[in-house]
Amino acid sequence: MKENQHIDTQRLVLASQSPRRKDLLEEAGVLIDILPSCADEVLPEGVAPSGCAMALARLKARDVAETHPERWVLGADTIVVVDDTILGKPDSADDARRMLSLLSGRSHQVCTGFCLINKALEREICDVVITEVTFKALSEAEISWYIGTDEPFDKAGAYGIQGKGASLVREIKGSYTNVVGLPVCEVVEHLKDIDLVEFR
Ligand SMILES: Cc1cn([C@H]2C[C@H](O)[C@@H](COP(=O)(O)OP(=O)(O)OP(=O)(O)O)O2)c(=O)[nH]c1=O
Repeated sequence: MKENQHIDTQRLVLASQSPRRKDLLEEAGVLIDILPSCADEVLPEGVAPSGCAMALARLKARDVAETHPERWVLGADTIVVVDDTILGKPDSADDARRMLSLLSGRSHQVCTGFCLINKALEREICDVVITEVTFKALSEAEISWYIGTDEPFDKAGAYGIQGKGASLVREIKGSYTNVVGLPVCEVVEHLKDIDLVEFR
């Protein structure tokens, strides 16, 4: 076997176009190849929000695993949940305003589902991590300012805790990286089990 063939099989395939997930994994020292999924993200009916995040993560990972059956593929999905209502990405400034108004002055849950699949080995490892985030009360002016930053538009719940959105957040309970898009501690634990990262 050639040396680079061996290295190739050890690289994780990240089935995501999210720059946050790429950065989080690379900062944790995980070697990745990026192959975003083209799967239609349709929420399953009659499933609890955390189950939806896991189902969408599985959908993305399975889509890419179809064409890369020998590789370990990671899919993930982040949703914001408030009063059992799921907030995905806003589709307009009005939608972002609606979401930020819903989140103002109270707590919500951020659920990130993730799924590791190796089709050839017939293995699937799926899990979901939940973080509780509390927003300060937001004035109309603060909401308008935040929408003007353009941060809300590619993010679940219309905010990014890692950017200017940090100034909206009073408190978090649980994993910070889970809010940003991937629970690094939990994912790396699984990657150790399947020998994709060295013991550390
Ligand atoms: C709440 C929150 C979400 N997000 C992001 C993480 C995710 O990228 C995004 C939720 O959308 P997702 O559908 O989970 O992911 P994505 O469309 O960005 O990428 P892909 O489906 O290809 O994996 O929201 C933040 O960056 N910061 C935050 O504070």
